[in-house]
Amino acid sequence: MSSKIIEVNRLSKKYTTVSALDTVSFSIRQGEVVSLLGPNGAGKTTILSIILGLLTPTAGSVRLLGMDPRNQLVKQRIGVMLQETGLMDRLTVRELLKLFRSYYTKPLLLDDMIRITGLTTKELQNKVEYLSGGQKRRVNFALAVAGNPEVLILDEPTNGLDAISRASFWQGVTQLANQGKTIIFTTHYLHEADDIANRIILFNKGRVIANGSSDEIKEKLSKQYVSFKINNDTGIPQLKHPAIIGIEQRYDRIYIETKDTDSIVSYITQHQTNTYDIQIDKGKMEDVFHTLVKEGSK
Ligand SMILES: Nc1ncnc2c1ncn2[C@@H]1O[C@H](COP(=O)(O)OP(=O)(O)OP(=O)(O)O)[C@@H](O)[C@H]1O
Repeated sequence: MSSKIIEVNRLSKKYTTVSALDTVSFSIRQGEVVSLLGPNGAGKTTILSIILGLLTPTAGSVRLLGMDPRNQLVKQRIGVMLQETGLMDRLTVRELLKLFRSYYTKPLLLDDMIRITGLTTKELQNKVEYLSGGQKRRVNFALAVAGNPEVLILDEPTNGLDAISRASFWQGVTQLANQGKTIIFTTHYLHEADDIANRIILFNKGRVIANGSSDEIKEKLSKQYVSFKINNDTGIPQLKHPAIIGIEQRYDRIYIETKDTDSIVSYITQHQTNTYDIQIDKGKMEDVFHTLVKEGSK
């Protein structure tokens, strides 16, 4: 069994009047790619800050690589991308990358930093102060990997990136994941968590409300439907099958809610011959997110 890289044990954080985290526990193993999801104010940045030793918890404990996160030995082995970071404006990107490499005893090759983050020759020659917001995010990513870290912690890394830059960013992250690095990231783009993470930890109001693979979470918590249209629109048909949870009509389409889409498709094709355009909807991360957040806020 691979070793625990992060252990969060009954962690709470109170700011003066706000309870930002309430007895949160989870652990992350070596090689996992984990996304922390949750609405604004759920506590994601607070937990990342505590994991990084930047913030002291009110109660509970955190181990990062088996050590106190404030231990200097930890810093050599992790890479971090935070939401707001100042860069040294007067340097060129290449100079900045070289500077950051010099902070580490076993840095990544400069060429690898450039390859993974997709920085172009022109961008490398540019002074940091002239970079666009999106280019600065890519430079931040390059700096995060400078020490060839075992663990990467990324707080909303794709915020402000266009679709092409986002795709290229995740390509870089996937390369690192394939090398066995442990990666923890937050995002507001749910499909990024769905596509990239092996595990999702869902937060709301400072609590963990779900923890599992994207498929596990969707299977357990989202609604699945078989939908179809009917020739001569005869309204909702009389259907009887033990796997039917509910039937409703939305515009010209009939939706059957079920946990067993295969059986329902086979039942419909045999018993309701005037149907066409049958579709299966296995549930979306968005639905899970909305349902859980609604339940969590009751
Ligand atoms: N320094 C602070 N002082 C007081 N309250 C704070 C402070 N930092 C965060 N909070 C509060 O703690 C809660 C959790 O904030 P946090 O930034 O961790 O959420 P988040 O999930 O990262 O949100 P977002 O998705 O908007 O970045 C919020 O209610 C926030 O207002």
